[in-house]
Amino acid sequence: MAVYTQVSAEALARFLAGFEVGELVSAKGIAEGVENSNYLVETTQDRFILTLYEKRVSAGDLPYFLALLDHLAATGLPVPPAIADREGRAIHTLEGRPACLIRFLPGVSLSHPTPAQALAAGDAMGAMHAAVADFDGHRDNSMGQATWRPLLDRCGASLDAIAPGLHADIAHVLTRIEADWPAHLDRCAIHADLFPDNVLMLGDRVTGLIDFYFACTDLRLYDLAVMHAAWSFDSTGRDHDAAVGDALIEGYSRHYPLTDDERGAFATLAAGACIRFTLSRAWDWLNTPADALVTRKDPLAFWRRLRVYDPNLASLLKTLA
Ligand SMILES: Nc1ncnc2c1ncn2[C@@H]1O[C@H](COP(=O)(O)OP(=O)(O)O)[C@@H](O)[C@H]1O
Ligand SMILES: N[C@@H](CCOP(=O)(O)O)C(=O)O
Repeated sequence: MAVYTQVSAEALARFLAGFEVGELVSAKGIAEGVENSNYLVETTQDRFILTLYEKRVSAGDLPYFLALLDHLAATGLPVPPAIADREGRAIHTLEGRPACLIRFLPGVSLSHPTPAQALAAGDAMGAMHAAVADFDGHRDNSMGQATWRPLLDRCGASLDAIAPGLHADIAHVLTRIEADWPAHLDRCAIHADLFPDNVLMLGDRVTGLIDFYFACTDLRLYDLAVMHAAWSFDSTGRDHDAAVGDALIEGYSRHYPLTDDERGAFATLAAGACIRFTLSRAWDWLNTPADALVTRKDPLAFWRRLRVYDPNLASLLKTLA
């Protein structure tokens, strides 16, 4: 679960008193998510999400994230803006953490998306990229391609405790990705973490795109590659559902049809996404105390996806052969 910071009922009632949102009725910690503490808050007027920012989200980046959410919400996309208090402030401090009260969106996140749902989600990502064409905020990708080698070095030989030979294998794949990385492709504001759990749906309709706390300026197609890697495999990374992956690309292509150059670069971008999530999960795996109240995610689930994106290279690796 992800509630790192406990918020007392008294502190929450005092916090809500600063907003025009009615009085506190109930608050429940939300189990999903790994990065931040989230509460579902019900007031006499409405439901909200209270987020306390932890771990990788730095308070200095919040103005960028909130500006992006406001921009996307203003274009009609189902993105939850932060609520401003009576003095117009959206960023607060609660129990010592940076905190925002966020609009609640309906919908559920899917564990096993169908191709029809993937089509709608790919379309939503395309619409999001089209909507940021006139967004002028900028944020470097704090988990972007240039950060993977330093993160690999920080994880170091401990990676071999996850799987013998993993450090050398990641170094090997990373060398290939660094050489082939298509840095010349289009850039824009991207979500960078649009996993199924960050898309709310009702049936085949997208009702929410959430969790923009890795959003940044980076390669537009890398966003789709992250989504492809996240959506079109089972949770172990062993089974690939090509129909779901194809549907994502088809939905996205309604806004941005892939060029031949982009099609040629896609596997490298997706392999990069595999490295990115293998490394961040491995770091968390190695650095989260076993008794922490959060479920650590399996780093190898993303590593195994390389068998689809680069089968020849994967067959040469000790950890994947
Ligand atoms: N605006 C929202 N509307 C409805 N539910 C939300 C909203 N934001 C977050 N949630 C719920 O909270 C969960 C965790 O949120 P998320 O932002 O993914 O957390 P984390 O940043 O820790 O990964 C989501 O899976 C969803 O169930
Ligand atoms: N999607 C990442 C972890 C980031 O957590 P989120 O709950 O904010 O999406 C992963 O699965 O490794």
